[in-house]
Formats: sequence, structure tokens, C-alpha cells
Amino acid sequence: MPAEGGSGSPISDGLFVQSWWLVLPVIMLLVAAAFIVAFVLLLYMISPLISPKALKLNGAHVVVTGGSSGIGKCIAMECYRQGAFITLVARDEEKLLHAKKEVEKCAINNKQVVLCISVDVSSDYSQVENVIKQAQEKLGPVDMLVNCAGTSISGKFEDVQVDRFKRLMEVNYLGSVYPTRAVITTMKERRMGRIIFVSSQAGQIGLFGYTPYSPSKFALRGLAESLQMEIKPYNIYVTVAFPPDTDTPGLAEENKTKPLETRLISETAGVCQPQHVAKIVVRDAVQGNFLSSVGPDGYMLSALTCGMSPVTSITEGLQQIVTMGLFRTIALFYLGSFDSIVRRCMIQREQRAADKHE
Ligand SMILES: NC(=O)C1=CN([C@@H]2O[C@H](COP(=O)(O)OP(=O)(O)OC[C@H]3O[C@@H](n4cnc5c(N)ncnc54)[C@H](OP(=O)(O)O)[C@@H]3O)[C@@H](O)[C@H]2O)C=CC1
Ligand SMILES: CCCCCCCCCCCCCCCC(=O)[C@@H](N)CO
Repeated sequence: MPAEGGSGSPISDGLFVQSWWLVLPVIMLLVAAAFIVAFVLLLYMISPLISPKALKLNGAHVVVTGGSSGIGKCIAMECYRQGAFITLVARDEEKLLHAKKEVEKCAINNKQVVLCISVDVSSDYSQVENVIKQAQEKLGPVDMLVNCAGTSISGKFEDVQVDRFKRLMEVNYLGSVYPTRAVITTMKERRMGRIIFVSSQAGQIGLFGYTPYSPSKFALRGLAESLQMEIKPYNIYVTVAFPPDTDTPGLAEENKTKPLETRLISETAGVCQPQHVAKIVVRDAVQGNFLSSVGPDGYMLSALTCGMSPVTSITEGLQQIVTMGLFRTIALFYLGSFDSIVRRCMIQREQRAADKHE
């Protein structure tokens, strides 16, 4: 006997219920997707509010510490090519004059000037303050300060002379604090400026052989974040650059004592040319980006270690959100390979020592 009176058979009722259970999540997903799209669109609409306005380098006064060699010299040349006036700061006068000539070759007009100042940026604040004052009297207020003076040594923790730890903190950290301190008041008064700290990939991860160096580069990140929060309302933007190994006289010097482990681990990110690093650093600083990285490894490291660093574009923030988990997964493989490099080198050394004894 067929069922009477009811609306439809039990079978079609079941189908009806089943198809609703399928349709409901799809609708919910669509609504969620629409919300996300609307949210992202909204973010992009307000993005001009959080992105800084680009700085014009033409006619600007750029001070580059460590400007007589390597990355600093290339940064100075890059700025000169964009019409800036340059003050080069370093200790050795001969190297300074040599660099000045090279920078001058990059001129784009005949008004541009390169000024050289010989001072140790790490020893005496009043001296640094004085020379910055002199530079401002000659070339006008500083629009962009590039803290690039720095040095590195590598070696096993127990092999490095104890006083080196202090020296690296002085040069790499205090040597960036002092010039920054000397320009900040005028920048705040003018409500404009850029400050660049040249850290390193070794300022994002601690590596074998860099116990004196890494902390001095990590310190710059702490300084940069704190300072950025203070000076953002004054329209001053801080950039921290994290280059990988770069082909400079400084790297050649460091390589003389570099442990095998450090060399093998650093090779992961390869060696860059200083001109390439300089282009990226200057571009990021002009745009007011807080983090500046070089190459695919550098990009991943910066997204992975972004922490609570300020965000300077919507795209950057979204990329960090989406990629963090993936990059942490990749990082675990890198860490595994670094550990195995360290273990293999240790076994090799012990074997060699044992062979010698025999
Ligand atoms: N090369 C690399 O592989 C990488 C380098 N970096 C960082 O980039 C920066 C530049 O490195 P790089 O180009 O290799 O270095 P270089 O050794 O080639 O140049 C260093 C510059 O800093 C100056 N300097 C050093 N100490 C002082 C001081 N106390 N006072 C004033 N000036 C000083 C030097 O001149 P003078 O000696 O005459 O004073 C020179 O102009 C450093 O901070 C370094 O840590 C970061 C990542 C990778
Ligand atoms: C997703 C995770 C990716 C991880 C990639 C890791 C790559 C590590 C390479 C570290 C290289 C350190 C170079 C230091 C350069 C330097 O500062 C000195 N040479 C100065 O002279």
C-alpha cells in the first residue's frame, strides 16, 4: 500500500534533507569568501593611510657611515645616481678620498657634492655629534642617515678573545646609536627623514661562529623597532636591512678566520654583490619599508621573523599572515641541515685529531 496523505515519499524527504546539508556549507563558504574579499578590498582602500610617502633623493642630504668601502660605498653611489648630496663617514682618510672619487663618477648634475668625514662612530658621542653638525652646516639638514659602519669576526665562542664581544657591540650597535642620536632632533623638527640600520641575516638567526657578531646585529632590530614607534608620528621612517654574505673587503677579512661550519651554513644563502644589496636597501628606505631583505632566502627569513615589527604595506602584512606557517615548516628542514653540518664537522675534526695521535 502506498503511503497516504504525507507530502512526498520518505525517500525523497531524505534526499531533500541531504541536499540541504550540502548546500548550507557552500553558502556559508561563499559568504565567508565574500567577507574576506570585502575586507581585503577595504584594506587596500585605506592602504595609502598606512603607507609612507616616498622620499625624493634628488637634492637630499644623505649621510653614510661606513661609506668608504663595501656595501656603504655602493649605497652612497646609488644615492648619488639619484641626485643626492653625500657625506661619507669612516676612519681611514685615504680610503675615504678614494671612495669619494668613485662616488663622484656617479653624478647626474654638476651641483652634487661629496663630503668626507673621518671619525670613529663608536668611541665618543660628542665627537660624532660635532662632525654631524659640521656636515649639516655644509650640506644642509640630514634627510637620510645610513648606519652601515660595522665589522664582523667569526670563530667558536671559546676561541674568540673576550674583548672582541665588547668591541663588536661598540662598533655595530653603539656605532649606529650615536649618529642616529645626532640627527634625530633635527629630523623630528622638520617632520621628515629616513634612518637605515644595516643589520644582517645573522641578525635574524643565530649561527655557529657568530656568537660575537649576531647579538650586535640583533640589537639593531630592537633599537629600530623601539625608535620607529617613537618617530612615526613625526613622519620619519626606519629601515632595517638584513643582507646575506656580500662580496666586500669586510667579508674577505672575515673569511680569514671563518670556521668551516660557518662557511658551509652561510653558503645556503649564497654571496651577493654589494651593488645589488645597495639598490634594494635604497629602494626600501625611500619607500619607508621597515624590513629590507635580499633574495628568496632573505624574503622567507624576514617573513618568518617579522614578530611585532611595524607593517608598511597591506601586501606585506597579508603575505606574512599567509606564509608564516609554511616558512616555519621550511625553516625546520634548514635547521636540521645546519645541525647535521655541525655534527659532521665535529666528527671529522675528532677523526683528524685521532689520526694525528696514531
Ligand atoms: N659583507 C657582508 O657579508 C655583510 C655585511 N653586513 C654589514 O654591512 C656593513 C658593511 O659591511 P661591509 O661592506 O662588508 O664592510 P667593509 O669592511 O667593507 O666596510 C666597513 C666600513 O665601515 C667603516 N668602519 C668600520 N668601523 C668603523 C668605525 N668604528 N667608525 C667609523 N667607520 C667604521 C670602514 O671604514 P674604516 O675602517 O676606515 O673606518 C668601512 O668604510 C657592516 O655593518 C656589516 O656588518 C651585513 C651582512 C653581510
Ligand atoms: C624559511 C627559512 C629560510 C632560512 C634561510 C637560512 C639562510 C641562513 C644563511 C645565513 C647567512 C648569514 C650571513 C651573515 C652575513 C654577515 O653578516 C657577515 N658576512 C658579515 O661580514
